[in-house]
Amino acid sequence: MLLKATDDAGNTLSHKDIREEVDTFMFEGHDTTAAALNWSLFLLGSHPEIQAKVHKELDETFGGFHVPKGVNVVIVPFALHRDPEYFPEPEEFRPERFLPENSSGRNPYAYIPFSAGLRNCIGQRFALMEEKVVLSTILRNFSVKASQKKDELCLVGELILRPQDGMWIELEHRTPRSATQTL
Ligand code: HEM
Repeated sequence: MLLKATDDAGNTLSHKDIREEVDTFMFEGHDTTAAALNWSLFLLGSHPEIQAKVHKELDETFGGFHVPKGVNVVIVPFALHRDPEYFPEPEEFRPERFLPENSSGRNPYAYIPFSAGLRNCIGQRFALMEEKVVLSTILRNFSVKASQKKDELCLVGELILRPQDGMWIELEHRTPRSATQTL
């Protein structure tokens, strides 16, 4: 990357420039993290009560499950997302659960519609943006009414979760109000 980098005038980096960049990565990258680790251990070693909290959190995070080598692990988001410990009365439609003030402090792995970790969804941001644009356009112009009850949908768990025979939504036209009208 450094060998191909150019400035606006097309000048490449000299060997000296490249050596300086490598020095920066090597030394700034090494000393900073090494010092931060040292200081962390020193501070935890000086404050056993805080160290005890760290031990507890680590034991909760890593303890409990021993996964033997070679075992296949299946994560079932359908069940995970209905865990009442994190989502009380999980079957109730309460979008407010996801407001920042209601989700701060929640275990980041409690809700993983796009998976998590190195192989999570690369389309997440695009998908959320697309859904916001489509939903806001529909809902500005229509009121929607579901024609079926949830129990009537007969969910089918394929690669994604689908209703067996489609979903029927009634649309009723509405005229978007301008911001001044709503004041
Ligand atoms: C609501 C919409 C979406 C949901 C819920 C979703 C969910 C997911 C999940 C759970 C995974 C991980 C699958 C696994 O662990 O095997 C994944 C991976 C992936 N998704 Fe999405 N996705 C969505 C939209 C999109 C879009 C719009 C794109 C592309 C524009 C996309 C591209 C990908 C790709 C390429 C991977 C594989 C990433 C990898 O293996 O490194 N997804 N998605």
